[in-house]
Amino acid sequence: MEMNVTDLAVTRGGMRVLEAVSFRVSAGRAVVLRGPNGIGKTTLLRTLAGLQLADSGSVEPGPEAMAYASHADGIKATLSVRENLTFWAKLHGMLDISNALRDFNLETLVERPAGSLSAGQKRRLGLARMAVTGRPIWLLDEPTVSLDTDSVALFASAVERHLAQGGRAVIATHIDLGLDGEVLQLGPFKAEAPEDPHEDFHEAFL
Ligand SMILES: Nc1ncnc2c1ncn2[C@@H]1O[C@H](COP(=O)(O)OP(=O)(O)OP(=O)(O)O)[C@@H](O)[C@H]1O
Repeated sequence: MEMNVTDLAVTRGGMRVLEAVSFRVSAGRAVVLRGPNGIGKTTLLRTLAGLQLADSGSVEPGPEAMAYASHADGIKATLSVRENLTFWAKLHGMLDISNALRDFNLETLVERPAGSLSAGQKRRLGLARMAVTGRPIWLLDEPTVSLDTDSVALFASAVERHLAQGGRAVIATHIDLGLDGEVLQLGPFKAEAPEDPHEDFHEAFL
């Protein structure tokens, strides 16, 4: 199943933020969203996740295929790391959280209340939460914020594994994670392909 975004137009606060955005994500590939603050990266991710209505255009597959990790980590402070992940996994019909605990280096923190974690540890839990959904398309908004160098590497490896299993990812990040994929440069009124676009890259116009 391809991920196809076609002719997307989105308005926020009465202003057109995205217009005629089209791109495709093949199995095992990532698309990295770039562009200055306020250009529409979060808006695009929220629209792909089904949290923001589009004025027109289409996103295939629908939100049920997407796991979205936003700026807000979305974790319950009073629940332990294990309880947070178990809750989220069950909600998505999944049972096993052990891979996510290992992949995001949370094994020594499993019984800690999430509210007592450091910012970087919380961010790792927020990302692990996305991984336990079992969903094929990861949508990540600035996932490396608060992460130290080792945790960034850990995160990049987790995404690589997800891609190697045929998953896909759309990631707003300023960091080069060294992933297989394309860059989608969002700019005012126009999003341009890089000078040497990969064959999978599709133009997007803003
Ligand atoms: N809740 C909102 N109501 C109205 N306008 C909004 C809202 N959220 C964002 N916007 C506007 O939509 C535009 C796109 O914002 P968005 O958050 O998608 O940008 P971004 O590229 O993700 O920015 P950043 O790099 O700062 O995270 C901006 O002009 C912003 O002011």
